[in-house]
Amino acid sequence: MTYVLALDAGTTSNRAIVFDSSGAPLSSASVALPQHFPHDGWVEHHGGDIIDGLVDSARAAIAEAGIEPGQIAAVGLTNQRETTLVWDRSTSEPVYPAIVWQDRRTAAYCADLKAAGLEPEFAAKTGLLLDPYFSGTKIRWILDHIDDGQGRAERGELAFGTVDTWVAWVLSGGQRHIMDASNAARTLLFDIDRQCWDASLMGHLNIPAAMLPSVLDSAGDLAPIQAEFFGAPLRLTGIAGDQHAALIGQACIEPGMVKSTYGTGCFMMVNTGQRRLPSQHRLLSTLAYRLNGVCTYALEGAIFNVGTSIQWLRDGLAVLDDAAQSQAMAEQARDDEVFLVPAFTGLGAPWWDANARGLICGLTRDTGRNEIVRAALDACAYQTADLLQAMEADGQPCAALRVDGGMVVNDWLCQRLADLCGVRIDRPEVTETTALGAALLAAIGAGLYPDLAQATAQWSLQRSFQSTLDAPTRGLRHRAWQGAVKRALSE
Ligand SMILES: Nc1ncnc2c1ncn2[C@@H]1O[C@H](COP(=O)(O)OP(=O)(O)O)[C@@H](O)[C@H]1O
Ligand SMILES: O=P(O)(O)OC[C@H](O)CO
Repeated sequence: MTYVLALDAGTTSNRAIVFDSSGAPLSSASVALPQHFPHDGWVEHHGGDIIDGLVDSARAAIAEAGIEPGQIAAVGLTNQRETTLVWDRSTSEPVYPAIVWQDRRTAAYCADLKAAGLEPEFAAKTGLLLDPYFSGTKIRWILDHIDDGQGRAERGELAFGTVDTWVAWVLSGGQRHIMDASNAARTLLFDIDRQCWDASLMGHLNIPAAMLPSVLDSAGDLAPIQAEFFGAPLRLTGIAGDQHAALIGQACIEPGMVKSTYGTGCFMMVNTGQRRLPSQHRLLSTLAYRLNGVCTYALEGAIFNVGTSIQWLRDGLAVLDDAAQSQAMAEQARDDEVFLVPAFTGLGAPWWDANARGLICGLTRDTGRNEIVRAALDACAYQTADLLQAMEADGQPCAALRVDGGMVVNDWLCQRLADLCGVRIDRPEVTETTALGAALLAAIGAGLYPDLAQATAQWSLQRSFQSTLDAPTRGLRHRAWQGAVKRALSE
């Protein structure tokens, strides 16, 4: 019997899941990832914590599965995207903490680049916008804030990577400086049509080629893993950014299929096939995955905060004891017009306002904790509706939305998604789709499956939720929500 190990380096935790050869999860373990907020709008992780969390959770999952490390035929890696690390090649020590995707410190720099008229070129080549979310401006910031950063980078002493690159570097004992194409697509430096680092974009940000990794397919013989980590020498054979892996884990491999993942943030992706569709409505046009050199593209809506609201209500305001309680509280809440706009780190798609600030509005004297919790869950559904509206306007209507992520165990939220978005919500049996997608890629990379169609054939539905709200009421609610968002915008 052979097994596949999936390593999932997420924003709030590092996880590992052992899958059997049919794609069924056997065991899992996770380690919370410490978050650092050194200044307003800054979010950092420590590179060493990411490695420790992944290694500890993988060892625990392997032990719980009761298997020998040598029975692991393939390892897949999936990761929080855009988060930026720079390390010294000779010591493998990060020169600065990882600047997390949510971090807004480069907002003013992005505004300067936009004012210089550069956004159209970045958008045309990368499919992205000039927002602090993406890696490019974060690399620039690090080089500007360490001793001789530019010089060391130009001399080839420093290496840049997203989290996949960092993990592959460490697990391979510094033998591989690689990034899969889906992660490269989030850096602001990679031309997703030509599939190469773009010299002109690198020039605009003054980023030296010497610090950039080699870009590889999402599956294949990607890197060796040293025996010291998991007890046997293993091979990393699949890598994808977490939302790209979730698209695969949800078996959204045909054009027009849509998934939405609800964790820290919410990320909706529609598969657009081999056709790259530029967005006219402030969505991202991105690379879904690259297999055997063939690119599959996607349109993506990225919302920065959904689960964060629940965490904030629990840890910041002590309104909740645990996240699961949100369901019962929302069920008991009055159907008030209370809105919570979770612009904790600005707003992503389709608003893209790095300086927006969160708000709660529509309060009356009898608004209570239940109504605030309900408003936090409602915000997930309204933000999803914003994305669906933009996708439809871009010519990608959605009939059914496959949902996953830590929040979708919440039935009330799933029903609310159906009601406020007016689409069928499909929840799969395996909601750990991110890890599953990484495992499937790894299995393809190791030759256990011939192609994506066979690898994803096991997807199965756990439950569907149909809308019970009439269209006029839905429209009224959505417009009221958009009114609340306008109050949160910075200008
Ligand atoms: N029953 C629940 N109802 C609503 N939110 C939940 C529930 N359980 C977990 N969450 C939220 O889901 C998020 C965790 O999802 P997860 O997919 O693990 O996140 P990530 O991959 O971004 O680290 C947390 O923000 C948590 O507050
Ligand atoms: O860690 P997650 O699941 O919130 O995902 C983070 C995204 O990849 C950021 O783009």
